[in-house]
Parts: sequence; structure tokens; C-alpha cells
Amino acid sequence: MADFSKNLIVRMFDVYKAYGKTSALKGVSLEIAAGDIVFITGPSGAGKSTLLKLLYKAELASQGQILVDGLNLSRIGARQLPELRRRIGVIFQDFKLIAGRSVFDNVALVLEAAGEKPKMIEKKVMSVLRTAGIEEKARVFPPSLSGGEQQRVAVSRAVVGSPRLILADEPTASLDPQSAEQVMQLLETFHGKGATLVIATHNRRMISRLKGREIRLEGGAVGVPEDFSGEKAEEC
Ligand SMILES: Nc1ncnc2c1ncn2[C@@H]1O[C@H](COP(=O)(O)OP(=O)(O)OP(=O)(O)O)[C@@H](O)[C@H]1O
Repeated sequence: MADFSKNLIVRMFDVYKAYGKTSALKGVSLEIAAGDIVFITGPSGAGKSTLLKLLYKAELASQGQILVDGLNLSRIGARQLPELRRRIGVIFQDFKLIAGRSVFDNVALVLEAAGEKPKMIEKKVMSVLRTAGIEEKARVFPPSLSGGEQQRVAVSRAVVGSPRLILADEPTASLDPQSAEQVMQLLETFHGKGATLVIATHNRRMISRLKGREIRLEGGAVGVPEDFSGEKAEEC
């Protein structure tokens, strides 16, 4: 039985994921409380991206139970998928912005899909772009922005609908240290506004700075977190 006194936003119970003959996750069980910061770490191929994909139902678990914000993912059908996705903001290493839409329109898309009124969309998008320090780039198209700016747009898009859960897959891996720092700051800001953060990363600096809990995956299973020493820090 789930312990609801902890206000869990994510619960995975004995989750397996296979891609054909490849076992990406092998019996993962974990709990994440609302308001937590959790880092998913582990070597390449350990299953970090797969775990995140299962949480927003981009992939289906082969076995096991996943609950996200009270929704049992094996029970929700295509009609309820938009409701799940509205509760989650996703950030990718390669930004995944739409090149042919302005910064404003990239961020507005989430609110348009949720049926918000144009006036409210304008207000919310500009507010989030201001927080991200890219308000003056609102009418610019993504290809003319730096990587750091593009990731700040991607973070803005992820948070504009005030999701309860933000999933980030290596959000600083393709950024220079200064841009990575800005993205970390931004994630910290939105955590301060109440979002739960689940971040797959190799960036030890982010882990020590944001002071989250670490869940380390090894070969698709939950292992023991590394004993981190600052001297061995990987930048990104
Ligand atoms: N779509 C797919 N089809 C087949 N195999 C896949 C697919 N996606 C992932 N895998 C395999 O599943 C395993 C876990 O991959 P995953 O991308 O989740 O690892 P990761 O920890 O995120 O790795 P990295 O740090 O390199 O991004 C790997 O063996 C990978 O090759």
C-alpha cells in the first residue's frame, strides 16, 4: 500500500522496460515526494532516459506499476494523456524547440493546447521569459539563439503551464559552464515556486549545488549512490 502521508508525486513499483532483447530497466522501485529534487545518475546506458520517458508515457513499461501525481499510467488511455502531460514539464539535452516558430510561440504552444485565452497566454509567456532573462528574445526564432538561450526557452516552455513535476534529461550536457549555471539557477527558481524536479544528469556540480537526492541506476537497476568527492567533479 502506498504511504499517502508522504504526498508522493511519483511511485514506481517493480518496473521493467525492455526494448526487444535489451533490458533497459530491471525491477525499479522508487518513491518521489512532492517538492523533492531528485537526480537520476549512472553510467551511459544505465536506463536514465528510459526512466524519464516512462514517467511522461513516451514509452510504456513492460511490467510493473507507475503512478504519477495520482494517475496510474497503465490505466490511462489516449484521452487522458493530455491531462498527464499538462502536469509535467519536460526538458531535453537538445532543447527540441520548433525552429519555424518564434520563442514566444514555442512557449505559448503549451498554453494554447490547454485552451488558455490569448490575453492570459501573453501574460504568462512574457512573465516566464522575464524570469528566464530572455524577454527581449520573444520574437526571435530559435536557430539564431545560443545554446544557453535555447535551453532557457526550453525551460520556459516546460514551466509555463505551472506543472507539478519537471523532468529534465541531461539539461546542461550541451552547454558551456556559464549557461549551465543559468539553467541551474532557473531550475532552482521554479523548484522554489513549488515544482518537483527529476533530473537525469552527469553534472556533479548541479547535484551538489541543488542539494537533491540521488538515485543511481546501474545496468537498469537502482544501485548505491557514488560517494562524491569534489576533486572528481565532472563539469557537464
Ligand atoms: N528506443 C530504443 N530501442 C532500443 N534500445 C534502446 C532504446 N532506447 C534505449 N535503448 C537501450 O536501453 C538501454 C538504456 O538506455 P537509456 O537511454 O535509458 O540509458 P541512459 O542511462 O539514459 O544513457 P545515456 O547516459 O547514454 O543517455 C541502453 O542499452 C540503450 O541502448
